[in-house]
Amino acid sequence: MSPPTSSYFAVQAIPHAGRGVVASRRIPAGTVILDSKAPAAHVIFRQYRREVCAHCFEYDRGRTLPVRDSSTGKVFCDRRCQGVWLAGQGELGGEAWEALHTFVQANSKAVASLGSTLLSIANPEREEIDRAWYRAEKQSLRATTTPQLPTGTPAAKARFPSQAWAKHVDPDTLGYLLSGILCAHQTNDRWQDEVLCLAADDEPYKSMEELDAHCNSFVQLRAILPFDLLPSCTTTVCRALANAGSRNVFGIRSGSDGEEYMGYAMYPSASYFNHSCTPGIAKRRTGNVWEFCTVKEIEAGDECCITYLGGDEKDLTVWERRARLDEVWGFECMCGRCVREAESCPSQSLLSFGSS
Ligand SMILES: C[S@@+](CC[C@H](N)C(=O)[O-])C[C@H]1O[C@@H](n2cnc3c(N)ncnc32)[C@H](O)[C@@H]1O
Repeated sequence: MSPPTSSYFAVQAIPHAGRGVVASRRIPAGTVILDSKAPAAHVIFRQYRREVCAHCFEYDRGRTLPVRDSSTGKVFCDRRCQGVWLAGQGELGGEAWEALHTFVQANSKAVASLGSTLLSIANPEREEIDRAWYRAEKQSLRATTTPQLPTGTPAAKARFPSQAWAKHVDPDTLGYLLSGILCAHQTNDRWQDEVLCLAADDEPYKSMEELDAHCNSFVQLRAILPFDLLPSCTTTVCRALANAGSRNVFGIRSGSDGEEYMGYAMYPSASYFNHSCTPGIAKRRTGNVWEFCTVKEIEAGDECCITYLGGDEKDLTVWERRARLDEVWGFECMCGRCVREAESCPSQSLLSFGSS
């Protein structure tokens, strides 16, 4: 299990923040210290499916992109992007996306995204999660052994377990899991190395509905994916995608203003940067890859941090920053600035943090 290595930095233990990226030498401002490579799993939300290039994540102010692959439902800015995407998926990947597209279309009445569902408030706990995945595993065994239905039934329906038929189809969860399953299948040992050693959350689902969507999507994928892909479509892979995803995904946002939240992606090599409210590293997305660049000179031994707050941190108080990071990321910020500012007004911590 290996974090990334570089001549600029090493991944090391950081007090109160797990591991982090520490400069191995002095790094001048303006140096690119990491290029994330393509994501190990990602999803473009269904509502953006005609507007965001499946390869380079290009978004043209909501316009429908010109090249559409009718068998997979993916859109591209041009033929080059389509060609690169198809080559990256390989024959098996192409078949898998086609099966998913057919399945979602054949069951369009059951399509619901978590965003449009009224969610329960409680986060499911570990035992509940284990039980749900155990049930899903059993259900998936029935799904793959269900006899073929008469000719004329769409292939995607034929191997689907009848008792799960009425359940929701969530294209966003299905797409995220399938992209990760394909990456696991294509890179096997490297995927294990990279994804399984990320900081993981044992209780990653924010609601019962989200847990159900993941378990249900797993059963559906087991039922519809090409047979050769099934060894990588396992509860281990799907649970790792949720557990690591909870702490390590980057939002895919529109270019100039960043206002459209179009999906999210997991980049294992870029997942060791901790947050700081005075970050020394800026990140910039070019296509489907992130670059990480120093914004000031960094001394050997200094931690290289990015911001998880997208620039808002400048104008917020320590209590507002901590409340926001806790709400979205589930941790209390222990960066130098927060620790200093919290120490200088400790009584406010109880007042503001408790009431947020
Ligand atoms: C993307 S991971 C960063 C790498 C992680 N520290 C590790 O050990 O793999 C995000 C997690 O790191 C921790 N973290 C990041 N920034 C932090 C900070 N400023 N204070 C405390 N914990 C932080 C939190 O647990 C957060 O969920």
